[in-house]
Amino acid sequence: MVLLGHIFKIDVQRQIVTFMLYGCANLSEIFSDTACRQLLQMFFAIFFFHISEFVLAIAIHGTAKVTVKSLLISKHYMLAMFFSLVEYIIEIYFFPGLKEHWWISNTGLALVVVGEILRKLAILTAGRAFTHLIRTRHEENHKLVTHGVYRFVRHPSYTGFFIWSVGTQVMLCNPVSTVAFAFVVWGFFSKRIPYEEHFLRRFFGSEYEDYVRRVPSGVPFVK
Ligand SMILES: C[S@@+](CC[C@H](N)C(=O)[O-])C[C@H]1O[C@@H](n2cnc3c(N)ncnc32)[C@H](O)[C@@H]1O
Repeated sequence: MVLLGHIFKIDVQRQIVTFMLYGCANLSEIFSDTACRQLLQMFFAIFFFHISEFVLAIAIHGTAKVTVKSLLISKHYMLAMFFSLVEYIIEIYFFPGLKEHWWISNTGLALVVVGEILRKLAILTAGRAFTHLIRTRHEENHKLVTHGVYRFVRHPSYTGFFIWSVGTQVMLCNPVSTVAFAFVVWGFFSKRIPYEEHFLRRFFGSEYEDYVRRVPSGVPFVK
């Protein structure tokens, strides 16, 4: 019995060592040029997005009114990003060819850039009217913004974020996270927009109703 246990232990140890050696050999897949480029692009996209949100919030509202919440990093967001990295590592390990579709990855990179530009244009256009927390009370200096990018869609910063977030996953050639991000981000905005607009209708009345009639929301299937 003792001998059997000993043999079993040795066998398990051998399997672990084999797995580690095999894994090390395949580390070259994980740290291939493709992975280095795609992961670096991803980290830069995330870093730039959050730092620029924070810096713009300070520039527009002043340090006294801005907290770390303006970095826009929530627990759910971190979980989603972590899941997408896990998907990436699993896929590059088992299906490295999947990550070599450069036209897909570059399309994702283009979406990231377009989404980022649209979001930042929205923030710059709305200026003080743009708050990360939805206003529930009308402030005197809060005017309805309908010019610039707000002429084309009512929620350009949400359109921008939608494009940016799905773009990060297309850039990583992550099929599961691309679909999951699209559903989750869409679900989030499909609830946030009616809530935000409930207050905008209260603040601006018929002026806002008229704006809604003329301009689409900018998020697919959200009126
Ligand atoms: C995070 S910002 C998002 C703005 C807008 N939904 C967008 O996607 O660009 C939320 C704040 O913007 C304000 N807001 C939204 N649309 C606005 C508009 N057209 N004019 C002025 N303020 C607006 C809301 O009152 C809310 O406090």
